[in-house]
Amino acid sequence: MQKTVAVLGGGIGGLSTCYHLSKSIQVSKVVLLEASGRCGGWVSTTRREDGAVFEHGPRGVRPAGTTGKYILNMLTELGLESEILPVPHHHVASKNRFLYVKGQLHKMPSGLGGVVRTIPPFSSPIMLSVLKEVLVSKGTQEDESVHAFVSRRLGSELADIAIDALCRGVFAGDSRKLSVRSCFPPLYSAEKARGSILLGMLMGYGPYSPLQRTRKERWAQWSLRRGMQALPEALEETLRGHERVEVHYNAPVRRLDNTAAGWEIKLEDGSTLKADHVISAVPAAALAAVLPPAAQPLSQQLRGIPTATVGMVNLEFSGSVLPVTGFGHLVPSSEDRGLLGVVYDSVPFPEHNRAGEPTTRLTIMMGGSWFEEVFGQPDHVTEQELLDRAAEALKTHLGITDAPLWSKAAVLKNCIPQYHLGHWKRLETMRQYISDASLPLSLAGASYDGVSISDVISSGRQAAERLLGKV
Ligand SMILES: Cc1cc2nc3c(=O)[nH]c(=O)nc-3n(C[C@H](O)[C@H](O)[C@H](O)COP(=O)(O)OP(=O)(O)OC[C@H]3O[C@@H](n4cnc5c(N)ncnc54)[C@H](O)[C@@H]3O)c2cc1C
Ligand SMILES: C=Cc1c2[nH]c(c1C)Cc1[nH]c(c(CCC(=O)O)c1C)Cc1[nH]c(c(C)c1CCC(=O)O)Cc1[nH]c(c(C)c1C=C)C2
Repeated sequence: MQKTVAVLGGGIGGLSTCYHLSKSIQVSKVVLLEASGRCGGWVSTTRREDGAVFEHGPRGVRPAGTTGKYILNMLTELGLESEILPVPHHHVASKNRFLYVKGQLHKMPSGLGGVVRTIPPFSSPIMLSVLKEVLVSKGTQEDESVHAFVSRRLGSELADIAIDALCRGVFAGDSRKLSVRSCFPPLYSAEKARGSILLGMLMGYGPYSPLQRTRKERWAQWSLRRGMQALPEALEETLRGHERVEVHYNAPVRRLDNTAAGWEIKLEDGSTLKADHVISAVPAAALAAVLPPAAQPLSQQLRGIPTATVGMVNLEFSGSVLPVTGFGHLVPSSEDRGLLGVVYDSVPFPEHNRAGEPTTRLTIMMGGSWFEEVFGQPDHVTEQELLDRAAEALKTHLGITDAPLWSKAAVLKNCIPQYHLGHWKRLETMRQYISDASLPLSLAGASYDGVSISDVISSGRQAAERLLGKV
């Protein structure tokens, strides 16, 4: 039986879902519906005429595991192979990451030397905490906050500084609210399988072990010569050339109705489309807003997935202005609640600097879970406020007082979903509801099973594969 599948949302999740579906002759038509006038969602790049490239969303992808390999193959199929900018593990941007603690930058401990010695801001060697971790008895809870989990297993200092900062540097979130089970599944699974993170990592804890994975991987991350936006653009171009795929921009979905003959999808312009199956790759709250009243239990669960807002400032300076070199630095919430971290973009990707005179590109990220507390309502925050806050941070953290050559500031409202405690249970409840109600609906995108580009692409691929298995 052939089917029409509607994919909601033209972010990287929706585009990769369509790409996967388009390869199957089992699907007669794929219709992508995107609310805005462009593809890519939070993947957004400024390309200046002088060759400079600035990322306003993701800036690097980790090529880890099977998904990493799938994505690299996809890049080849899309003709992007020659554009890949790899950052190897031995690169200074992979080895040097900093924490800004008590008014000073500290290199995060890495390698054997970094973990066997006492390195500030920590008061004892990390190895000691790791070895003691083996003796800590196994937790019994079904879920726990990332902070509570790490405090219990590795001690409060690592939780307060390193893990607090890590959660800000990946989720723009609060480690005291984020769920270890949903945000860091390998840590949770290692404890469940082996009673210890260390033993789990060494002996394996599930279908694949991170140790086996990392041995094969030489790249820490990659970007693209024309910036990350080249990926959604290439996906879109390929989809447009496909006879069974329709791509609609400026097509916000306003209402989904589940009829005996499948879905009726109402768009803002009043038109209606029909589809046998819907794969939603819009944020959870956006899906909740368009589901029919009969699906209220599902909408309620979807609305319960919070998001964080990030204030982002991209700056370009003349010459080399950084006092240190590396990927960037993170700021724990105890140091400054509003300032999440600074990425030293020109270090991992000097190819994105403008041609000719040497420059330094930096990105300052602010707010996250603390956005409203520090800046107030996102709609009322001005670009100047963000620029001033960024300038103050660069002065105090890095001693940079030069005026930038170029700047861009923006509030990215509700840009990162937050997997709070019990997120796993919420996912189970939602999927059970969809199955019990026989709704021809699949969930993909960053709201559910991982926020990274790799996770999101994988979610689209899995949604497509499950559907194809059923067709
Ligand atoms: C600041 C920032 C930095 C990041 N850094 C990294 C990084 O370095 N590495 C990494 O791997 N990941 C990173 N991420 C995460 C990653 O970029 C995102 O999780 C991912 O891009 C989300 O993709 P998505 O398709 O799920 O959602 P989105 O990008 O949100 O796309 C959803 C799309 O749905 C559309 N839409 C919404 N409502 C409707 C509607 N009613 N009808 C039709 N369309 C609708 C929207 O317009 C949007 O285009 C970062 C994210 C942010 C915000
Ligand atoms: C300061 C805020 C943020 C910075 N990046 C992000 C935020 C919110 C978003 C982000 N960064 C990464 C991912 C993908 C995660 C993945 O699983 O691949 C997302 C959504 C990558 C990343 N960045 C840092 C770490 C430790 C990771 C995880 C993967 C890896 O180890 O490479 C650290 C980090 N992020 C930021 C800075 C300034 C920084 C550290 C110095 C910015």
